[in-house]
Amino acid sequence: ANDKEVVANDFVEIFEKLGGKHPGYRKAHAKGLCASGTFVPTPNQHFTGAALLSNGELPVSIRFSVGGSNPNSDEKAAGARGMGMQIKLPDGSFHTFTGNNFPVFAGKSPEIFHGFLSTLLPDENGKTDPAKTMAYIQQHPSVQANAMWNKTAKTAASFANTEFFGLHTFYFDQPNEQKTKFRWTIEPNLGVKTLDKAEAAKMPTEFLADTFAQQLKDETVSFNIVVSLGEAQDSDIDPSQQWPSERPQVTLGTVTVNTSGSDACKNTNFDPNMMSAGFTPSDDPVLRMRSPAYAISFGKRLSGQ
Ligand code: HEM
Repeated sequence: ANDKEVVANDFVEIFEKLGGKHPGYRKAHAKGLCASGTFVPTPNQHFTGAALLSNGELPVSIRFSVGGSNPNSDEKAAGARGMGMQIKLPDGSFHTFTGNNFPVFAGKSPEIFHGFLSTLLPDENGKTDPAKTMAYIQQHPSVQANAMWNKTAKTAASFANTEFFGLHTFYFDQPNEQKTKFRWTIEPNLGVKTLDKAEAAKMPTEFLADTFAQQLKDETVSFNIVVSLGEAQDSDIDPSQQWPSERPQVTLGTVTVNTSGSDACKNTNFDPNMMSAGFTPSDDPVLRMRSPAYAISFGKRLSGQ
């Protein structure tokens, strides 16, 4: 299939077409909840000398989010939930982790992801055509696993009970010139909890902020940042393909959340390519597309567009 080459602004435009124009908000994941806490590292041999892991406890700014460009979206609905996390190092640099609650992305390239989104646009009569989407998925198998996830996805019970997947591959440069190839997940220590349709129907439109605040009062809300170590045959450019589950896992550290509900994350750009010393992004074209798309969205929302 021929897929038209896309640029970052095409995504900002299609998000606005799909979810409406909401000036001043993020063009994706428009609805969010700021939180803050601390990161305590677990130094290990695969990340020798990483500044991220050798400076003890570090402050973290977090934004949990609901997918889509509607800032008033219905939290009863199943679907994408996200987390952006920025850990601040003593030298003023940041390490960012920005992930979603699904284990595979909707397409191996920005072109395919954009083509898929295009099938969700309503026609001139305001009607969408599920058959068109189905046909696209059949012609573009790399969308399939994510579409399957979406079909069976349940409503997140709380951000504190959601697992977030980094999806892309990253590298860490060891002092011995070896590269550690990895993907990360952020795992809730309170366990993953979802609501089935009947349970979700009983909830108000908005409950995520209150549920989270209550959990902060009652218990310890924390997440482990866990990485899978990749082998040569594991794709480092395709976020629509999961790595085998038996890859060795290493914990980078634990994030404990202390506060929620401020405006502290409003003017942050959780660009997943902004990482601390020694870490580098892979050549995954989806990962590469994220920086310019986030930058356009960031500039627009800061200027009230
Ligand atoms: C070509 C692919 C993608 C495009 C074009 C895209 C685009 C965007 C844009 C424009 C924003 C708003 C940024 C801002 O205003 O600060 C955003 C936010 C977000 N995206 Fe993506 N995204 C892509 C892939 C992904 C992937 C693969 C993930 C998960 C691994 C992801 C997770 C998130 C999250 C969690 C947020 C909210 C960040 C925050 O709270 O500030 N995105 N995305």
